[in-house]
This record gives sequence, C-alpha cells and structure tokens, in this order.
Amino acid sequence: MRIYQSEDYKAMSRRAANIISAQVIYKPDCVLGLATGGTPVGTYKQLVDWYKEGDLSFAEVRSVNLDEYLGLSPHHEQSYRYFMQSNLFDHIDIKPENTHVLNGLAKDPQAECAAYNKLIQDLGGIDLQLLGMGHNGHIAFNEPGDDFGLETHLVTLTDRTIDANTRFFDSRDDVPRQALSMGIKNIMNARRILMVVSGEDKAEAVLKAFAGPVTKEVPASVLQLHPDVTLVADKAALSKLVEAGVSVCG
Ligand SMILES: O=P(O)(O)OC[C@H]1O[C@](O)(CO)[C@@H](O)[C@@H]1O
Repeated sequence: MRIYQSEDYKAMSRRAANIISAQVIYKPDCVLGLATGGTPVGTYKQLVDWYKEGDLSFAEVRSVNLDEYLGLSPHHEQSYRYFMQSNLFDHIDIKPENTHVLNGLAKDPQAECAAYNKLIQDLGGIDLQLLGMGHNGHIAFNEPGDDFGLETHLVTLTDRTIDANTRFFDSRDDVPRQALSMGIKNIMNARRILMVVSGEDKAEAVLKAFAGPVTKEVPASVLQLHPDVTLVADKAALSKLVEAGVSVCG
C-alpha cells in the first residue's frame, strides 16, 4: 500500500487526479470505477480542467459507479447519476453510453444488481477504482458488519450514514433509506484502488482502516488485503495514522 500525504484538500485532489489521468493515458479504454460524496469533487474538477486544457481525453474510457440511492430518478439532484453528470461527465468527452450508474428506479433491484455484476465482468473488470470513505469506515454503501463476499446488492443505510448525508437534502426525512451498491467483492476485484480522504473528522476512520485489524466492522480495513492500493489524503485525515508511527510519502 502507498500512502501519500498532501498539504490540504486541493493538493490531495490534484494528486488523486494525477493518478487517474496516468491510468487514462496508459490505457485510454480503461474501466474506471467512480465514486460520489464530497471528497472526490475536487479530483473531478481537476480532471475537467486538464481535459479543457487538452491534456487528457476520456473518449474511450468506460466507467462504472459504485452506488445509487434506491428510489431516486437519475434527474433527482441528489441522485448519484446527477452528481456524476454535473461534476464530471457533462464536462468531458466520455461517451454517455460508456458511463454506467446503477438504476435507482429499477423495478426489480435484485435483477438490477445481478445485471450490474455481469456488466462489470463483460467490461473486463475495473482497472482503477476510486473510493471515498465514510466516518464509520464504509466504502460505497458497504456498512459495518456487511459480508466481505458480497457483490452488488441492496443495502439498508445505517443511521450514521443517513445523518452524514442529510447535509445534501432538505431534511433527514428526504434521505433515502436504501441504496444499491457494489459489494466489497467487486471492489476487491479491481486491479488498482485509489482512496481519497480529507479532514480531521476522518482521522480515526483512517487509523482503524489502515492500522487496525481487518474486520467487517470497519469495511475499508479489507483494503489491507488488496495488492495495489494507494491512499491519497490530506494531513488532517492522516494525523492519527502518522501519530501511530505509520510512514507516509510526502
Ligand atoms: O466524501 P464524503 O462525502 O465524506 O463521503 C464518504 C462516503 O460516503 C458516501 O458518500 C456514502 O454515504 C460514499 O459514497 C463516500 O465514499
């Protein structure tokens, strides 16, 4: 595992974008696993800037997103499809048909999940999976206690995740209670993993995930078993890990 410490959120975003852009330059038709949440927004902004400057093209890239709220239409402002369009896809040359986000309105969620697993397989697997991390160590919507062997599945969100995501909605009641999410198995099958984390409030989760025991109670801790993980984080998020004596690259 490589751990890169960046001075602040902007530097973290630039470094993460650099790793994604290197992947796209190396393999123009790569499959990118993409994430939502507040943390990757700066990374996407940097990628858009480089695209606009003519340094990068996504013309052949295929993408699969980690998760989607159940019950939200792709046009709902808090759906993850909407997030991806407004933060990335609408501003770059990726082909719309090459972008894949789970359908939150699927009539048969189980069938949607099974089809998504097949889609990932048919694409040849994920070359680089971008991840954020929740305060309880969740990745995508894999919550503490979820089985590491799960593939894409229907999830009931924990109270803590609903609380954390309330900031994006008018009220807590508006936050969907369920979501469709890639499972830990899909994530662990990615050839490379890039996690971005920012802020003091995530320092404890980073410590547990990367210096604690591998346990289902901290879903991100499973990444310790993956052969190619890069963690890019700012100083605040790494503070407890560094205090614990784990060495990081500058
Ligand atoms: O980057 P944020 O907004 O802190 O979110 C962290 C995690 O929470 C989620 O948004 C889900 O609640 C994940 O998609 C994300 O990785």
